[in-house]
Amino acid sequence: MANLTEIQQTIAKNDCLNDSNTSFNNTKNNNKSDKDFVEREAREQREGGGEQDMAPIGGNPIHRSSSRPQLDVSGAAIQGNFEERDPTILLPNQSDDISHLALDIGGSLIKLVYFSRHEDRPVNDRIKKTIKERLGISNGNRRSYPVLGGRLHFVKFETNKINQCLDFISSKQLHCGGMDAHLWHSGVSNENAVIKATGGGAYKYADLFKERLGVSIEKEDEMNCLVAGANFLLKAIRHEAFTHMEGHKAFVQIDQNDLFPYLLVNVGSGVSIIKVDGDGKFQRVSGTNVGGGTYWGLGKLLTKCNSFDELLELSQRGDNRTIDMLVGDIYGGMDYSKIGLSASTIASSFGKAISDNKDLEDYRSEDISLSLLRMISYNIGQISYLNALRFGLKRIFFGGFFIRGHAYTMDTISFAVQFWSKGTSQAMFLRHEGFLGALGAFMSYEKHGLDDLMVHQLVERFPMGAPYIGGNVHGPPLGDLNEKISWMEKFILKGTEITAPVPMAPPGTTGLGGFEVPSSRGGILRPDASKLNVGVLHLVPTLEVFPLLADPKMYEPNTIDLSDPGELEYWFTVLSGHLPDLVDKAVASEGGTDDAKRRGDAFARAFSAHLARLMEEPAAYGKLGLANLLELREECLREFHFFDAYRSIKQRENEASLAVLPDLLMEIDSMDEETRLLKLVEGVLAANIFDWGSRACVDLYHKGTIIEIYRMSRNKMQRPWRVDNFDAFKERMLGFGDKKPYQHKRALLFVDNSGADIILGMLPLARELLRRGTEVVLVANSLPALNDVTAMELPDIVAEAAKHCDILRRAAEAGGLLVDAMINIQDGSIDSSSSVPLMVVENGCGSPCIDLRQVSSELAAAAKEADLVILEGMGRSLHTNFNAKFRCDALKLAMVKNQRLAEKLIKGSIYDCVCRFEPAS
Ligand SMILES: Nc1ncnc2c1ncn2[C@@H]1O[C@H](COP(=O)(O)OP(=O)(O)O)[C@@H](O)[C@H]1O
Ligand SMILES: CC(C)(COP(=O)(O)O)[C@@H](O)C(=O)NCCC(=O)O
Ligand SMILES: [Mn+2]
Repeated sequence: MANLTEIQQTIAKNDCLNDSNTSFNNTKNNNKSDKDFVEREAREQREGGGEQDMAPIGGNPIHRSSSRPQLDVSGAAIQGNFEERDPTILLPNQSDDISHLALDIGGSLIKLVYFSRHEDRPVNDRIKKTIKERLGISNGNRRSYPVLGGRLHFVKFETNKINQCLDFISSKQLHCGGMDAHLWHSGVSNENAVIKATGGGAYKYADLFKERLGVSIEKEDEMNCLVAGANFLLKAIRHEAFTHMEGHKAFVQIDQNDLFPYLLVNVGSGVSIIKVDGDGKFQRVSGTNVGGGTYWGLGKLLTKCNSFDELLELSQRGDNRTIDMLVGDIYGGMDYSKIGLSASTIASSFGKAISDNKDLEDYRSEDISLSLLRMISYNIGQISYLNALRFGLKRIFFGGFFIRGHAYTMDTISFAVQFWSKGTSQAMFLRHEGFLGALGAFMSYEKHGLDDLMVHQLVERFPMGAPYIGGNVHGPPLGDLNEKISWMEKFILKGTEITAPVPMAPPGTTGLGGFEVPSSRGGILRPDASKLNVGVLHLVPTLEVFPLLADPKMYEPNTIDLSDPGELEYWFTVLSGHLPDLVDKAVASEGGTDDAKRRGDAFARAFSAHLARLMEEPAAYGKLGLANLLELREECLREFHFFDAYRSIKQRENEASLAVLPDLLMEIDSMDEETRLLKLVEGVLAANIFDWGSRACVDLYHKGTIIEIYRMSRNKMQRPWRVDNFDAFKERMLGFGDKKPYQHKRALLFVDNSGADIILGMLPLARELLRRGTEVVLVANSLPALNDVTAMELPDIVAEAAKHCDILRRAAEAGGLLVDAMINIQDGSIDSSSSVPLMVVENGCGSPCIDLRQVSSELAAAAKEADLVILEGMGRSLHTNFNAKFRCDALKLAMVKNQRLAEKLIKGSIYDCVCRFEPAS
């Protein structure tokens, strides 16, 4: 029997490659050793979207940024002969961790989609269990999830470097997926394993797969797969589709119920044009042999380029007028306006070469590349339009790796469709453009149960390496946090290179009915553009749409639109400005050690690089809102193992606030009901000043103690607040004239910050609701974000508060929040029916904002009985959800702690307050 360390070493040896979104190309040397390959892969990951390890966050079942599966080596034993080089290891306690792999082996590229699965380990603590019982969430009536959490990865290789692909699969043991769930095989392939594959290579390379990996290829029809992949993406991924016109990218939200029919144009080596009428209902109506292979093949011959990217990059600096024959060349510089052609319209691609009497060498490669790109893109756009016309289709989706997210290619295709259809058809592109076939093959597995994935269960994550470009650092794979930090340190120079925002080309016109130079021509093609602009899709099956949203389809969480360059620049500056202070806090939270300082630096670099990347290309990671930026910051902290940067601040503020709570409750209890309600709401607004995410507030904290600031804030409360629907709320609660008081059955209180905010603000309000017979559910973050209180911290806070207050104590007991009392409940010695319950649920988030399309299943279950929602704080009720409409009564309470936001949103000033009441709609 081997000891644990030996087993861990064996595992580490075989598992050195991190999960990644990687692309493998531009590799000059085709004949690399395994070692070189592994190094190269490591490098690619660092530069591109490589995903790195993250330690699990203790005891939390909601992992929005779920770590890769951690192996549970307890009880591990080596099977068979321990002397073997790669012995099989039995991990009896390891959860189901199966990878599913599917391939699309095309004429030019191999696309690989694989899923790494791991269990969302349920935290079975008593508090959670009791609350679930109170909320009526038993395993019986809760939806059972056939699929465990996991991640979907996208990788591509050049087909002529198929050995790299085989090495990759082998190094990650992807071909061993679907085997005995409890066996972790190292280096041993499964004779019976089958991999789904589509594309011509599924036939051509079947023997090679058998020979090298010992697996059989199960061939899937290519058109079937393309359609299945496109349908999956359009239904399951939010903002998968976008338009691209004159340099402007706009995400399109496709209504799942109004998707068909559409035209799918897959521009790979060749082009397939498919009319799609439904799931599995399609017809390949046309195609053209002039496609991506033509551009790359001809381009290679004519320019001697070594890679597709190089060719595309050349086009950026090209001027096609030196080669193309324009209308003006034929008409002596004149427009042919009678038929709507301007002088600059291309009359004949490459036509000038006939009369120029020049040799190939006399033309610039840049011009040749551009001329070729325009010829092919325009032709594809035109043929697509004709087919759309043939079948009366309005929407054309373009996929395939020829597009490659390249602005100029997309603009050209869009222009052609727009021009010929006179605006009646629209070209749309897909973020996962090249993976349609591979995804379709992936979907064809019968057993993984991923085919009914839903948009709210997928969270896309962009890891540390995502913003970086180029570089040739060689070295061992990134195995641990330390290496990740070293990588950041090495890449500081690359980082600074991209910190300078690249100005967007000014919007231009494509000219009178003709085809001039689209504006995005001057846009910069990132040298790493071949790296995928898609992240890892984290599957969190427990996420659900918040059931009380009035219209989930119309719901947009973000209030501020960051596609406005002014807004983006402002928030970019704000977040950059916060960084030094945040790093100090984070480092201090980890004891201020040298290790923590290094991690702090690496975090700052990684986050700055993400910000710079987004400044340069706001839609680089999909649709961008302020909530995404704030969440990205928290994700970056976690990536460098800062799990709770504000831990000690939260603790200090909690203690100070708990000390004054009894006095506050006494003061409140001496008031009549009406005054009490006002004072309570006022108290929430006043205590919302404790926000460590706001520069202005942090400056304020130097001016006094917590309690002094709280008092000052309360004293300054003056009605009317800038948004003041308090009277409407009061009338709803207490009645007025003919209107009877309304007693809510259950209130969901989305709480914000620790300290005074929760203890002196929200808890007293919760107490009032409890007193009125309303059940209260405190909804708090699953993971820390700034100084926000988390769901895990709340039971202790409530227990402390309950020591001073009978109402809270009885309600907390009834809600199963007090562990001691729960023992009594189980003994049957406490009458928990004497109070309505106070409960806590986690929201599924680790950010100061909340996207109500993706909340925890516990919250969704709690919401079903609720008839009042109270959203508190700037992040939850202003940056997000300010415009959200609910099916029940909603109260949005926040102090605005940012001058610009105050001006923009409520035409007010910093420290103004919002009390927005919206009765059920
Ligand atoms: N790194 C790359 N290497 C080769 N071709 C690329 C690359 N990136 C994009 N392309 C373009 O994508 C085309 C292949 O697209 P793809 O959708 O993968 O089709 P196929 O399945 O035919 O390989 C190539 O012909 C080329 O025009
Ligand atoms: C991050 C926050 C949304 C948190 O606010 P809260 O939800 O705690 O009220 C807020 O602090 C914020 O928008 N800060 C950045 C702006 C500034 O420094 O003014
Ligand atoms: Mn907060």
